[in-house]
Amino acid sequence: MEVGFLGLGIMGKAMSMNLLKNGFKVTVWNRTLSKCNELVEFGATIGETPAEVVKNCKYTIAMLSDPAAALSVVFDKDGVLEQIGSGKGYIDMSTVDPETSTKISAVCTGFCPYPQAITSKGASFLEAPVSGSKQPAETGQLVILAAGDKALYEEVIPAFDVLGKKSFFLGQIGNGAKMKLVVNMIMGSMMNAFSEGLVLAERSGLNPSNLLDVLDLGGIANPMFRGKGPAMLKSSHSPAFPLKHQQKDMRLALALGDENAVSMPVAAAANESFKKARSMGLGDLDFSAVYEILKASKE
Ligand SMILES: NC(=O)C1=CN([C@@H]2O[C@H](COP(=O)(O)OP(=O)(O)OC[C@H]3O[C@@H](n4cnc5c(N)ncnc54)[C@H](OP(=O)(O)O)[C@@H]3O)[C@@H](O)[C@H]2O)C=CC1
Ligand SMILES: O=CCCC(=O)O
Repeated sequence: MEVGFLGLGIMGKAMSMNLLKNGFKVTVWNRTLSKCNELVEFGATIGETPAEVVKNCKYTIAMLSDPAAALSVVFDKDGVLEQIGSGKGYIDMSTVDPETSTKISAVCTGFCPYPQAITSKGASFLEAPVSGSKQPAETGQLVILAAGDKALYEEVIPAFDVLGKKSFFLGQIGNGAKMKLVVNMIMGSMMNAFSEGLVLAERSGLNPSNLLDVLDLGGIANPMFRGKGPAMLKSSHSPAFPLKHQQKDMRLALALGDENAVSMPVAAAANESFKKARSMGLGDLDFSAVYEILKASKE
């Protein structure tokens, strides 16, 4: 199968590499074009623009930082829209809000802010954000949360089977984004509670390493505490999931809460911590770096 891939950040690079290693022909594009070179060494072809990638490929996947990037790559000059059309499929795996997916798809009732979008040009669209981070992306162990065109979903299952350990089809556009935001809202709140616990253990005279062992044997043991805890205690926050993206996801999840009148005081407090961490220049570190501001603020 031949696929295009737009966005070679932490996730996009790992995912497109995985496709290449599993025999897919991949045409890649990245805003900073030099990042394509490493993929070329593994057999990828470079597209000079998103439009060129779409022109050359039946299916194109995007993995971009946020709603602004996802919209820009589709609607701006040399974007996806210039070459998308009947018989082609576009799959956006970025974490965005349901409104962004809806704009890209052009599924709108009444006034349509983007009347010329993927489906109105005759192409098919899937949103397919993922659960799982850098390592699951490298090893094809992501969890794929797809929604939109069911036929396109079935056509790209061979690619999803390489990228992930499980794919869900969640129905209409927006449901994939919502599921992803709910998951990351919980994850961001957990990271804050975990960080506070580590600080509390240390300040109250406990060995925080012992806390990690105790947590790992109990009912709230989980891969995130187990995987990130030891590095956090060494103040090592090499980015797997950048903090700026976690804060974006908290913001988008809180907006979903606003729309649905769901009170989320825990998530709102966690968002404040992530915002503070960003304002202190920690946005490009792993989201575990929120530990540093919780540690500092309690001194
Ligand atoms: N890292 C993780 O663990 C996970 C991340 N995600 C989600 O996946 C997406 C990508 O994450 P990740 O790979 O970590 O992020 P990175 O920050 O590593 O990469 C972001 C990518 O988006 C591109 N980009 C940013 N702005 C624009 C723009 N205006 N126009 C075109 N391209 C742009 C960047 O290009 P350039 O190289 O030029 O800057 C880069 O390719 C995000 O939505 C994130 O929330 C989902 C699951 C896990
Ligand atoms: O969106 C990022 C998710 C990171 C993870 O699931 O570990």
